[in-house]
Amino acid sequence: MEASHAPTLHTANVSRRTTMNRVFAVVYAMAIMALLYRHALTLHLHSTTVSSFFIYLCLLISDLVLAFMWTMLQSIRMRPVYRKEFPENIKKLVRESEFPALDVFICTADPYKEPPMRVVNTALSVMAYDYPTEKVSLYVSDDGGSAPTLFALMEAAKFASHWLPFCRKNNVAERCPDAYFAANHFSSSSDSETHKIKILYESMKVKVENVVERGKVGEEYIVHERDLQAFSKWNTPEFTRHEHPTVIQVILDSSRDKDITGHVMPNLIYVSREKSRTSSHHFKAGALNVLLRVSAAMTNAPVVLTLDCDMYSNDPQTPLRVLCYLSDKNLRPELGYVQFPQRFPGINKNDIYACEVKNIFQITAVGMDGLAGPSYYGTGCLFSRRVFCCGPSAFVPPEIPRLHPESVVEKPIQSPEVLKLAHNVAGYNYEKQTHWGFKIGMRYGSLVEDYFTGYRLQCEGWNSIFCNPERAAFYGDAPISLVDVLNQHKRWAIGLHEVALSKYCPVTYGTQAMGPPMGFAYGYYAFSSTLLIPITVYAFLPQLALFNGITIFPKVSDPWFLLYAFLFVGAYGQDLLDFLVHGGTVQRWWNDQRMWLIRGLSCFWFGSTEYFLKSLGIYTHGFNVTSKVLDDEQRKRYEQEVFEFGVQSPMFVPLTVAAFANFGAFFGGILGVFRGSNDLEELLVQIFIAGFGMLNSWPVYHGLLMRGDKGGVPIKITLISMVLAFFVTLAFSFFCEFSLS
Ligand SMILES: O=c1ccn([C@@H]2O[C@H](COP(=O)(O)OP(=O)(O)O[C@H]3O[C@H](CO)[C@@H](O)[C@H](O)[C@H]3O)[C@@H](O)[C@H]2O)c(=O)[nH]1
Ligand SMILES: [Mn+2]
Repeated sequence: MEASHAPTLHTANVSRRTTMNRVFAVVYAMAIMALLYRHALTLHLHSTTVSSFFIYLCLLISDLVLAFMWTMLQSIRMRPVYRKEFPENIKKLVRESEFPALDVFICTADPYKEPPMRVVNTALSVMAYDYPTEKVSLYVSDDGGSAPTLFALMEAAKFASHWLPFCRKNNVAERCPDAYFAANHFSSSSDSETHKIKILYESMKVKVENVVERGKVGEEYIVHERDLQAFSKWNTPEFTRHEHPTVIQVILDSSRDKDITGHVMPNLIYVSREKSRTSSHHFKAGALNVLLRVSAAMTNAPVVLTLDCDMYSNDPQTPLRVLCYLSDKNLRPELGYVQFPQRFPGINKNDIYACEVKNIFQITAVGMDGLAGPSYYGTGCLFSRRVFCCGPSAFVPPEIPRLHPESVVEKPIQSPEVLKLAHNVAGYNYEKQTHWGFKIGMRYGSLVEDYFTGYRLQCEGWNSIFCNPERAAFYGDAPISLVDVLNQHKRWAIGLHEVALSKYCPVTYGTQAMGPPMGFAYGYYAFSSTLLIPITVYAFLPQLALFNGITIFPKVSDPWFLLYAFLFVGAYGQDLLDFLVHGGTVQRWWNDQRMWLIRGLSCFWFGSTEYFLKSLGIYTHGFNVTSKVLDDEQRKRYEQEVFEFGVQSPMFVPLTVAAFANFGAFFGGILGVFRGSNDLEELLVQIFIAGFGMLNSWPVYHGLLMRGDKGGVPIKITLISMVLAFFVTLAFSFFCEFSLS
């Protein structure tokens, strides 16, 4: 009766580090002021030559960028919040018949980079949610337009009729079959039921992989007339992945299909939107908008879950957990979405490529959760469908009343009217002259459509929640080779540029719409590529100066030295602390900061360049899908925690040049000290920086020395880098000599 007796659905605790963070921010800010003052002094008093002016100016600009980024980063340290949910209580408060229906979207784009068995496992893990089955609908978007993917899903549907009752009956925790069978639940003592289901799974897998390998669905695999009709669409030569009509196939219909125990099955719908070479499809954002409309036409559930094909559900209770927030009307009236972190079980022990991306998926997430809520991470996010129709108090209806978020679908999903509308809204011409991608739906204009969409939704006034249960709600795949990681980050860098330099720049537009803390939190990521300036300057300038015996930092006995030491140790120490508090290890943190430097020298440069080439109309970039195929040999090297260079990527060049430069400067500088031409006290800071650079370049040295191995630095990259390192050093020496005389 009284609200106070109601069982708790969720709690939130503000971090105990909040006060400490704020005090430290004030102290650190003062140190930054002092540093800028010193820069002004040096530039004024000591830049007597062109070269020294150039050096001090570079250092000043670098430190200004660092100070700017530091300022924005503070927003996420002001009020981190940790939440907990109690899904066991939800059924005490909300009757099961009142649970909202759930539409799940799964995106896939390429059957060779994203094996259909991976998609199948994701789909099965969600179909087996502990949630009223008739309320769950799955929509798989296939941008690869691939018949084998459709085939795989049809096979998955058959397998599901065994798998879902099996999970229910045995209360299986891992509902992703691959994860379940890999977890070694049964060795010798495996009972016959488990054994049978495993055989069923294996035979499906063999069939699907066979079809994928052949690239088409052989007639021997098609049993039903209905399936024959579906696959006949691929039988025309005009059907290619870039040019084809819409394919919508209802694989499971909950009003009709039952599992082997007679229980209903969820809806399962395959969607491959219409494609044409002449119009733009907006990559994943476009795919999701098609799913938003197709699902509105067919089921129009008020809650929508978006997943990438490589993110399977690891916890069948997840929808109940989300209901704890969605059903609490007092929490945040403008609650738009609940985001889960991306977690990756396959990363190696010390996470050499920092694929955990802890800074984004955990530290920033709890930081923003204490403000207006986290950004959208593209996958593992449950939305209220209403958010896609503009702000909480500024409703922009979709152009067709039947797509209205509150409209109720009364016709069965396979009725001609419903199918006709679904096909209509999946066409590439449909969005012309509509608000899709600009005012409603997922937002276009950035390769990080997730970040951009979350940002725009929050600017419109929606709030979000970060939900980070102990048992991961979703598990995904992270890239396991360096070039894949760098390409992924390069794509993100391009996408972030597209936001930073648009009229929606978080620092201007965002701070106006949401206030400075949220604007800065988004701004930190939007402007992350500017870090290429300080990272590059600190990777080369002190080293080149050291090589030439030029002192550019205060000597150890100078009181200013303490300021530098404090700034360095303070920033690194706080970063380490944040990392450890969120379950990291020192080793992982070291690798994370190393990847940050590596990205600064590669992804940020190449991403920025590609962005500018594109804005000049010289070059177009697309969404380069990350490969999820796991090569055994590669995985073995990855497990040994050895960096994988192997391919001739230009992004390795700056890393290799930096490795040479730091090596040369470090030993050159020390040699100078022994010879007596260098003063140790004056050059200690630079020797330290070069040493630090060398420590961070360790994987590159290793890659240079094991060139025989497939993962070594290719000889061409080595030679180019050597020549470059040589010329840069020479040019710098000339520059100094020339301007001194
Ligand atoms: O034209 C496209 C391109 C991609 N995708 C899908 O987008 C997803 C993400 O692609 P992936 O190559 O795995 O990119 P990641 O870098 O791993 O993804 C991160 O970054 C993306 C933005 O760049 C977000 O969309 C993702 O959710 C986020 O996990 C995959 O399911 C793809 O199938 C499409 O559906 N259509
Ligand atoms: Mn991915």
